[in-house]
Amino acid sequence: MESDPDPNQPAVDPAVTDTAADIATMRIRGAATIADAAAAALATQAERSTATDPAAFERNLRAGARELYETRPTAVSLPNALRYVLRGVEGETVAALRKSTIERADTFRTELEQAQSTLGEIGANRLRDGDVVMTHCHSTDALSCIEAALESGTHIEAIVKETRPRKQGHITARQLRELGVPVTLIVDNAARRYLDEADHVLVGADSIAADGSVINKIGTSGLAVNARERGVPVMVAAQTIKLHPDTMTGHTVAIEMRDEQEVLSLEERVEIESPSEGAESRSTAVDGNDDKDSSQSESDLTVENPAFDVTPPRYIDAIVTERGQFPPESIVTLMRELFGETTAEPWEECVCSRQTDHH
Ligand SMILES: O=C(COP(=O)(O)O)[C@H](O)[C@H](O)COP(=O)(O)O
Repeated sequence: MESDPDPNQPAVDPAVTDTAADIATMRIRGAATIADAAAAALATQAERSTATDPAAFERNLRAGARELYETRPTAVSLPNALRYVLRGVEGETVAALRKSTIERADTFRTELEQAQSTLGEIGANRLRDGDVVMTHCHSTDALSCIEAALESGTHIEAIVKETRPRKQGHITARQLRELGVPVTLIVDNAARRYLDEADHVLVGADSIAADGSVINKIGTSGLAVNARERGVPVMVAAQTIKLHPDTMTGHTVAIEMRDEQEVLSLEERVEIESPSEGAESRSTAVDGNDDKDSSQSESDLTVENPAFDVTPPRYIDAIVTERGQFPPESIVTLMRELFGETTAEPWEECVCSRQTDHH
């Protein structure tokens, strides 16, 4: 039997650390995909844990969950996925705990896929033959609605917003083209002009609050306000894993602030701040010269890069979930049904609370 090097030091498996890094750097991105990857990582942690006693195994698992949780703060699908898996962990031996963790993660991933396809069929009912859909960012839930519509023979065209600064619109455009959908790609600033040609705005969600507010990629709220002004209905495609339980007890959803270099490179910063310094200063800045870094921190040029924003429920026509379509104001009833009054952090659940009882 393998020995646990130090049961007091929870060992997070390198594969879990890699997944966490991929989520943080957005190689793995989008709320559903993040949830899927987190569940898979917990299964890996369980599979590879070298713990020899149940308490050490539980510490390993909890440490892995925490590392995954701390990557990005806005998509509630991440803590919801971790909580779902951890709640199903049971057994008196390491082998039993391992088996139940792996099975629970597998069940989660299967249900996630099923929910997305059910949601797609429901969302497709809102789309009519020949409709033009405007998208923002890249949402697998939103694309599932279009895919289901296409499968039932409905012709759909798309106006795809580029979505600065990370240009997730390019992913949407590529996947829609693979599905045979005619795509018009536009810069974000052109959205209002092209709303005249759209029959729907269709977006996903990272979190949905108890009052029906939708937290999604920055720019969603402006798009929704413009759509309302132009009379274009706004449809949010979001599996129930996007419902944010903490908002039932008055908590707000954290909006992730990302690195300024997604918006402005070091080189571009130098161009703005000291255009007369020319190429020499540009190259030192790009090389990461310490003096430049310290002058940057003293700079009065501030770049803000919020990754998400909040769209109030009054600008949203329907939230489409795998449990049906809801007006945003009624989503809280579904949340109560699904979550009860859950507010604990994912790693405080199940195995973790049992362990706390023992120590
Ligand atoms: O805002 C984004 C992605 O932001 P980022 O690129 O910063 O992760 C997506 O609209 C939601 O996550 C929904 O996606 P899905 O429907 O695939 O869960």
